[in-house]
Amino acid sequence: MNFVEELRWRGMLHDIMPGTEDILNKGMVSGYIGFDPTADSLHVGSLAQIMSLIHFQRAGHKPFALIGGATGMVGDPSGKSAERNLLSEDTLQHNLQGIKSQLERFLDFDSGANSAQMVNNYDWFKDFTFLNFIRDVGKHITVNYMMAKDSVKNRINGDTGMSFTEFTYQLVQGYDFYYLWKNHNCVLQMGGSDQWGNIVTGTELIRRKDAGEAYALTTQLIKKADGTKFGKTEGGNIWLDAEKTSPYKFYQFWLNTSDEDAKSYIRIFTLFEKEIIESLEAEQDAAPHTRVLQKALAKDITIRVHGEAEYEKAIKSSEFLFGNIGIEFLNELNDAEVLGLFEGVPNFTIKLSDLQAGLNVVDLLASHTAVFPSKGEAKKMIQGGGTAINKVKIASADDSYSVDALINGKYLVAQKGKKNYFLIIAE
Ligand SMILES: N[C@@H](Cc1ccc(O)cc1)C(=O)O
Repeated sequence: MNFVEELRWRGMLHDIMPGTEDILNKGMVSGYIGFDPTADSLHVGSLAQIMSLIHFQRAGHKPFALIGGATGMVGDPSGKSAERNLLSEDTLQHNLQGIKSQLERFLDFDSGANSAQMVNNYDWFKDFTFLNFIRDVGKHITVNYMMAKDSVKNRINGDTGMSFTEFTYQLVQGYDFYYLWKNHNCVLQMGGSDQWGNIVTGTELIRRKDAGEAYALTTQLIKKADGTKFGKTEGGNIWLDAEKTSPYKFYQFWLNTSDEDAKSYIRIFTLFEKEIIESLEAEQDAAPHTRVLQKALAKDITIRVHGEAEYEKAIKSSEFLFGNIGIEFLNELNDAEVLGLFEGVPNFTIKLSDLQAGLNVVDLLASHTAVFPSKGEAKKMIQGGGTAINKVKIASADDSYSVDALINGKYLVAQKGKKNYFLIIAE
């Protein structure tokens, strides 16, 4: 497998420095991608970078995943229109741990010569004094050179300006490349297309300081065909952390991609071979409603990020909501998962004590909660057979429900028709 060819046919390659392919074709190369701990989880936007590292390793090269304990303290101005707030050291520490354990899941750290390696730039920056830094690093790069970068130009021309701190960022990242080149023979840095400037400051530093040769490769920013931002929903970012974005929501995110986006995402976010992808596409084009592409994409990526068991649960969750899985399924979920499943569904809190003696269903649905706007409407629909509690049709408007009906000792699930769900939480 040829790494650059692979990125190319998958539509991932953005820019590549001359000579990069030659060096990669000569044998095993060490290369790296850096991740700053700006949050305690990576989100789907970082997945393209992770996939690059996976391809890199599958092609026989040695991947380094760098976490930016130091750069995270500075803040990368690339692609940012305004100065950001500094993160506190506590937050950084917490974020770092989260990101580290996520990255560990994707690469093979035990594959002999090309085993993946994790590094933290704080390790080489913590004892680097300011004076040493400006003498050993700053002296090699002119301010003119630094100012020509898009990340700097945009801010100088705009009206927000830029602190010396963020201005320095490219030198810090540049020194990382130098350090890894010098100490780990790492000759290639990769990243999203917004990283080109920072990466090239590194190759420049390597050239000026040690007359060394190093290379750069960037990947496409992930776009959506409709022009909106990738990786966001109304509920915010789609995170890799199951606590922040439940595997069910994660799965749904991919399942809901448009046909056009699914064609590009399946190349970027899965390892499926070209033939498999093309046959899935043909299948989809012949019968778009089957959504075979979205399903294959959502399945593969959910398993890669959350594992097989969580994927099965995500499937069962959608069957629970839209198909024929009974209420018992909720017993398999913890509180966070139940709430995740019903996210976006109207929910009501009632007093546990109100259920103690048994509560008439019309009162439950029209006065203790607002599932129905009036008792009359509740009665009418119950009599028409169109309502259910815990997925069982409410037989009569005289029925009542008690604590015994609570799922996990806490929840009642009401349905108006098949698709309108309401979650009732007894506390
Ligand atoms: N600047 C990169 C992260 C990074 C940090 C340090 C590096 O050496 C390399 C990359 C980003 O914001 O995505």
